[in-house]
Amino acid sequence: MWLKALELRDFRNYESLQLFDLSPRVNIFVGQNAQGKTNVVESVLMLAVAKSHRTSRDAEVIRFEAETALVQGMVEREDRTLKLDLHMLAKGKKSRVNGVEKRKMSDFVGHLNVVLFAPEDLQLIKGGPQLRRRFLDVEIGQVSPQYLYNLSQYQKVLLQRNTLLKEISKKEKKEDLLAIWDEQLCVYGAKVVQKRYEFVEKLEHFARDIHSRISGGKELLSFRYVNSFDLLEGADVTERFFETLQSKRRQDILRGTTSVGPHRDDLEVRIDDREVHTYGSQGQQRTASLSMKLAEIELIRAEVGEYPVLLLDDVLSELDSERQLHLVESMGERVQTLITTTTTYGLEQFMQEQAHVYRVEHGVICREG
Ligand SMILES: Nc1ncnc2c1ncn2[C@@H]1O[C@H](COP(=O)(O)OP(=O)(O)OP(=O)(O)O)[C@@H](O)[C@H]1O
Repeated sequence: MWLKALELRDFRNYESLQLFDLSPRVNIFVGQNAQGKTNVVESVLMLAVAKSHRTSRDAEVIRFEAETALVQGMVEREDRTLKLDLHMLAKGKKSRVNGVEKRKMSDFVGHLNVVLFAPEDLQLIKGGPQLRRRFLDVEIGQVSPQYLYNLSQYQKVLLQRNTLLKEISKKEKKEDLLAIWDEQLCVYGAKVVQKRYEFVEKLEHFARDIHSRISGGKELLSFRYVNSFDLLEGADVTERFFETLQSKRRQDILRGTTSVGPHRDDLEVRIDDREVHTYGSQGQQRTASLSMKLAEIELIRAEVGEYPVLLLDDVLSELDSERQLHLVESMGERVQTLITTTTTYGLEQFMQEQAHVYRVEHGVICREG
């Protein structure tokens, strides 16, 4: 699939932007810092997942002085063309697919699939477990609306349970009221955990190959989903979650928070059976996170039947020029790629022959080649 056209109205520093001639292969957005390159990438990501990667407050993307923001995209898929609209309001947002309003965001997500690799992804391995959980949630959510539904139900129940735990600790409520939340937490939580296990297994399959290629066959990459409620071999996930939750009940009441469940899990990344988070060099951490992202491209293709759009935001400078060219050329053959960069050093010939190049300046974009 590929994004044929993108229109923005009052989105970040764009008052009005119309890009009708995107290439199905490589598109390079060049500009100085703070001109609006990442804003373009962010808008495309929002068309795919209805959320920004930079903020959890949707209203932040509305241009200063404006009241609403609009992102529109024309997506070419193998068998159809889709028009996607996402409208951000001061409170909430609205979405449409081919003019038909989608009341639930989970019905909007997934018409466009993207894989984003941004500077903060270099933290994916180095940073805390919440980054890796978010990675899992965003990526699984793109291909499974059911997962998004289960996850949001889980989060709602978790919030209720935590509120009740605090009230019990202050003796405002009775402990037996927990039973109703515990049961629902385990039902939705088990579904989330099971889907994450499946995803991690498939991700490993693709990422291992990619990483081996990048590292010249020297390193073996592997993943392990780390579950906060010790899942024994062959055990029923819901039951095991429930048992652990009961055993931690005292502690949870004391602390006023739920100590086990998918909101506490992690994804362990290993190279040659050593944890990269603790023992990996910066280069290994960077390569491993790139392998994870590139693996997603293959994974989405396996699930959806088409390649997603690849967004490379300001990450080329992290690679030497040989790797840059290799990455851009190899991806551009199969996958529509949108790249932002401040410098095009090393890519000049490729840009002239094979890419659409756009110059970005103060929220205005002009095609250069
Ligand atoms: N809601 C908003 N309304 C108007 N302008 C905004 C809004 N949010 C951010 N901006 C502006 O957008 C610009 C930053 O754009 P962006 O993050 O896309 O930069 P960039 O070109 O990717 O730069 P860099 O190379 O430094 O990453 C800044 O000038 C900022 O003031």
